[in-house]
Amino acid sequence: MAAIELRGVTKRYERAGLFRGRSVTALHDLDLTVESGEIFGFLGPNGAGKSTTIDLLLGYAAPTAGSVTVLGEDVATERTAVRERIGVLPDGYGAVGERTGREHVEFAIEAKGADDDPDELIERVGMRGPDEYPVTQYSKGMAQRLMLAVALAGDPDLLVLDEPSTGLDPNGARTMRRIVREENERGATVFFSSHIMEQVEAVCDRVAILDGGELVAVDTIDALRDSAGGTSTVTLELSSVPEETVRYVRALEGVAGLKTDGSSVVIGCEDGAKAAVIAAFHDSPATVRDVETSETSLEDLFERYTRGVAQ
Ligand SMILES: Nc1ncnc2c1ncn2[C@@H]1O[C@H](COP(=O)(O)OP(=O)(O)OP(=O)(O)O)[C@@H](O)[C@H]1O
Repeated sequence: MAAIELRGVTKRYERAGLFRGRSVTALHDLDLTVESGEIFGFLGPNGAGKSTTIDLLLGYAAPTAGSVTVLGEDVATERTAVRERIGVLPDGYGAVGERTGREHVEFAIEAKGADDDPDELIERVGMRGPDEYPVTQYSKGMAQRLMLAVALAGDPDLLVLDEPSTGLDPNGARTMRRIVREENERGATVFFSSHIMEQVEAVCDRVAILDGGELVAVDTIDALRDSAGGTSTVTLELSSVPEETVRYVRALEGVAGLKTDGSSVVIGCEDGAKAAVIAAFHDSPATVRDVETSETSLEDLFERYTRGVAQ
């Protein structure tokens, strides 16, 4: 079953104030399916329409046209039922007021009708101690960890994480990645919007790239590399250079060039040919002492697929 299904979704906003009367189309006729059990990365430049899409998924806004189905329910009519099954980490807002961190977590558990242990959730996101004072006194990163604990309450079927790494130190970012994987192993679908490409690359099964309110790519990162004609450099350190294997690899499809330097071999090839190149040297009479590869980064792909900010 699909966890998220957008069909023909258009969202237009009417501008207020000075630009009253002018509308902006944030999403144009969007079709998107996220399967149950996926960790799905949602990327796009500023103004591409990511937050708008998330608002539609959560029923905070209604589409101008099209349908939004989440966990098998139509968000237009079943908004409350859907929200009970979603854990949300919002971008840049959330916990407010004089409540302590612990009270926020307790409130979230109660609101979901769940029986989680608040201490366990607080511990899981790496907060120790400060959960007892008001969230107004939290640092940005602590507030972000707290909101992640809130999102995890009640074992949601879908986690919607909007820029989850905001304000997190490297330990916090690692904790967040670990939690995303654990939640996914438990069976949750994770919808993950981020500008931090390394985070997305580290955890996501598939990504969508949105630009100017339209989807410009939806696929695994490896498939996007292949279709963008990405190139890799493979450097192998060998016990000796096996001439026959060198000839074989030079003739492989997708290999653009090979040069040898002492006991090392450097191959330029398409991303998709990399595995065959490495396997050929592993199968050769030489011993492979070290392998280094570099490939098209998600950041390069993002740049290729996007053209700027929506108007
Ligand atoms: N409430 C609103 N009223 C009018 N226009 C809006 C409103 N919310 C968003 N927009 C417009 O819709 C477009 C998409 O905005 P959105 O916030 O969805 O982008 P985004 O991809 O989340 O951007 P960012 O990465 O900067 O957060 C932009 O042109 C924005 O100006």
